[in-house]
Amino acid sequence: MELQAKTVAQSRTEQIQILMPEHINGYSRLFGGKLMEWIDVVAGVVARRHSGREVTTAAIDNLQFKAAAHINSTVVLIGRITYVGRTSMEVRVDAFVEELDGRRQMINRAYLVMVALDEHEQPTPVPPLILESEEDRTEWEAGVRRRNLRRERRAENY
Ligand SMILES: CCCCCCCCCCCCCCCC(=O)SCCNC(=O)CCNC(=O)[C@H](O)C(C)(C)COP(=O)(O)OP(=O)(O)OC[C@H]1O[C@@H](n2cnc3c(N)ncnc32)[C@H](O)[C@@H]1OP(=O)(O)O
Repeated sequence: MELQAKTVAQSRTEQIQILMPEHINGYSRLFGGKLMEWIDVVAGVVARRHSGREVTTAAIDNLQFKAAAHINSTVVLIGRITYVGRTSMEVRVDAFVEELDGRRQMINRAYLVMVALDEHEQPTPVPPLILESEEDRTEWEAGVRRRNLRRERRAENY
């Protein structure tokens, strides 16, 4: 059965947090492991929405901490699908601190590869992606390059 193509917007996912004491490390900053957990959840929801399947994280190959976040900050995570293969989906998750006046400072960008699973927990095909905007097309082309780099690294057991 042919899978129906979806747009990037159809799976876009946003999560908001206000930083509480339990999110903070011994250095009074947002604990990176907690942020990684949130990023993984957002990417998982994007991939579920695109594929309509259960999904698993296959790889997180680009995770850049650009700035710190402190207690009581509003943290916004935005996940969007950037590339799809046969059974895998690449998802970009951007994390921002949002000021009271609405300005946003990016604190993290991550790319994750999520794989759709069937009832037997085996990889299963995902719907094609409809590229509507210039940003969608630019991300797709970069996604192809990142997929090729990942293949090279896997071939070298890196
Ligand atoms: C106070 C609080 C403290 C908290 C502090 C904790 C910190 C919190 C950290 C959170 C950080 C979250 C990160 C953890 C997130 C998990 O939870 S990871 C654990 C869950 N993930 C798993 O268990 C996955 C285990 N792996 C697998 O099940 C299998 O390897 C997979 C991914 C299903 C792939 O199966 P396979 O037999 O290799 O299938 P194969 O047909 O070869 O590949 C299928 C597709 O996957 C792609 N693929 C497979 N492997 C890879 C790879 N390594 N790279 C890229 N693509 C791949 C293939 O290219 C293929 O793509 P398509 O060409 O079809 O599009």
